[in-house]
Amino acid sequence: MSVLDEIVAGARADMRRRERETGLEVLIHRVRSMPPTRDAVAALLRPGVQVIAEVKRRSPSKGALADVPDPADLAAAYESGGAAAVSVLTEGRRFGGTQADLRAVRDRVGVPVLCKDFLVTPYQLWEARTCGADLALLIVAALSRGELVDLIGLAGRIGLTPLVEVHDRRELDLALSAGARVIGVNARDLRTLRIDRSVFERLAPHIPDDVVKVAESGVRGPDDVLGHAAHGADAVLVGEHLVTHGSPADAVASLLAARPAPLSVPRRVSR
Ligand SMILES: O=P(O)(O)OC[C@@H](O)[C@@H](O)c1c[nH]c2ccccc12
Repeated sequence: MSVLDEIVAGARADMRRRERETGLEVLIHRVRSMPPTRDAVAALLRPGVQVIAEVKRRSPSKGALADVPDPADLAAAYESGGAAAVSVLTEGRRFGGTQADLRAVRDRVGVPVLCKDFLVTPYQLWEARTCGADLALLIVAALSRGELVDLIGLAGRIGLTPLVEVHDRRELDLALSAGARVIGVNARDLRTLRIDRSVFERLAPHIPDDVVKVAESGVRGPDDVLGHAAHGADAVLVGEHLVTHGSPADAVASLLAARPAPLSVPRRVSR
């Protein structure tokens, strides 16, 4: 069993436990009285490469990364540093996150918030929406094609922007053919946990212009942001570098300060 299979199995088990307590109908009912989600695509397509800053306590590859006593404080610091969106890892077993983290962050910040988890069932998408998510991660390596198509469709119907994560050309083609409009290229192979920072530049030329491109994982500082921007990234998703930095607001600001002034007018992409 790969690390990914093991994490997905755990996430499914945790979900089943919650589902027994709170049925799907209850979640659907809650969503009806919730305000609309924030426009994540517009936030990511602001001129110049944007930063999605992640609230991350630990990871399977590195173990404990940072004490995060108050995820909302951390997210507020990210926002004040200029983050276009905040990602919250809600997976508990390997990443030490909770759905309460997501709720707390969404209540505090004004930017769109990503539910970063191993979302493989409709129930989990409804949950993410009730916790305040604006974006939801869908990892192609964890899903069949049919599941991916269904979850992208459901996400759209309930106002969530799916960030569809790929790591190689086959996954990218599958994501695009399934209708993904926001693609995350993960430098980390979730089966082996190895980082390969060249994956973004190899895949980016195969992503159509009207699809939002996010470079994920392994960003160590401004140079990596510049490198991804030069290859067409609209945004970078950064966790470890920011949570291990003494001042998260300054860390986000210095990633953004390194960017060249944007030359073009913002692109328009349908959500
Ligand atoms: O901490 P990093 O290397 O900056 O990476 C952040 C983010 O890309 C990473 O947490 C991530 C990308 N895809 C995922 C899928 C599940 C869990 C975590 C992730």
